[in-house]
Amino acid sequence: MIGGGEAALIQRYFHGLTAQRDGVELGVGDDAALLQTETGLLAACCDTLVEDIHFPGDIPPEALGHRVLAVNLSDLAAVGARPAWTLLSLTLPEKDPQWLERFSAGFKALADRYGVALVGGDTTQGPLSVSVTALGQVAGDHGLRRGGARPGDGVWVTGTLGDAALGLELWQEREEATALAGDPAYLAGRLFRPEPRVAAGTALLGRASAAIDVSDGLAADLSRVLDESGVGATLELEALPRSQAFIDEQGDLRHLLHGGDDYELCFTLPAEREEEMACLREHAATPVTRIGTVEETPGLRGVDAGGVVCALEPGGYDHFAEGS
Ligand SMILES: Nc1ncnc2c1ncn2[C@@H]1O[C@H](COP(=O)(O)OP(=O)(O)OP(=O)(O)O)[C@@H](O)[C@H]1O
Ligand SMILES: Cc1ncc(C[n+]2csc(CCOP(=O)(O)O)c2C)c(N)n1
Ligand SMILES: [Mg+2]
Repeated sequence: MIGGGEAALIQRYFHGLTAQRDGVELGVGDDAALLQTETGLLAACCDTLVEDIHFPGDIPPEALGHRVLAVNLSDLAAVGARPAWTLLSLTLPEKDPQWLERFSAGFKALADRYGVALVGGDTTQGPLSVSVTALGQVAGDHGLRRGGARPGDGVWVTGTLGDAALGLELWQEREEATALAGDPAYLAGRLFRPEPRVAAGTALLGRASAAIDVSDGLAADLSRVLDESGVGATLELEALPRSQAFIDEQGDLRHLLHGGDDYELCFTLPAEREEEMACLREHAATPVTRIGTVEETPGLRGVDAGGVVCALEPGGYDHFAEGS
């Protein structure tokens, strides 16, 4: 089972815990819930970042403010929602006005770019942890979801993969308190300041057959789509999109497939819609790459440049994996 620990825990204790209620178009198990309201579909999600688990303690505070909102806007993008409102929950070890000034500036800059209003939250003292609830609106009657991939669809991904995982390694290996420059700075920027794929998410509505945001790693997150859809896929490993900095810093398949923290969208697309991807590239200014094909045979496989096929482990980040 993918993400045996974390996913099994949620399944065992929280999936179906409460009574059913009308109006839940999509509930526990996808990137965001979709709720029917009189004015259309409301998307809701929440994501927490904990010091030393989700970010190193020496992350610049502006970056943390950006990141905690960005990872939530990424979950909204994965269901095709336009972000609208947010609530911010802070657990802080101390009241540090300078830190708060910088954190809130980073949060505001991203919120303002997407017209997101901060409408509430909570503030407590304790070990550093920041949490956002994000709400957005979906145009039309259906959002994107994980469960719709069909054999013959292409597997696609926005942007490039592996940058953030490599960036974290370079950040942690650097001489203490030295600033990074060049490629390592670019890669650390991809970790600290992910750009949520909001325009791509809304553009994929009505086009993609399934979607997810890549937070735990491509192999783990794509496997969730495949399992939910009852299908499998083969990835062309040479086609996985890499940034120049990633190539120059010698990132490898492990970062691309299992690193996580990418916050790109992975989606499946019926073959007849492939030429519509030009609109994402042009109007949503989003690079998109076809990286594989959905197949009937369950499981995830990779094919290398020489045509050799191998099974790929879903393995990605799991908070409660065996041995963790
Ligand atoms: N304690 C909980 N109670 C109810 N539902 C939960 C709980 N924890 C997680 N979920 C739900 O389980 C699903 C998986 O949660 P998870 O946090 O792994 O989200 P994700 O979108 O897969 O990952 P990410 O947040 O990194 O993008 C989501 O639908 C989430 O809303
Ligand atoms: C200090 C530090 N160590 C490790 C990582 C890697 N990491 C942590 S959680 C996660 C998956 C997404 O989290 P979630 O599933 O909770 O949304 C990943 C890839 C990091 N970002 N910072
Ligand atoms: Mg997600």
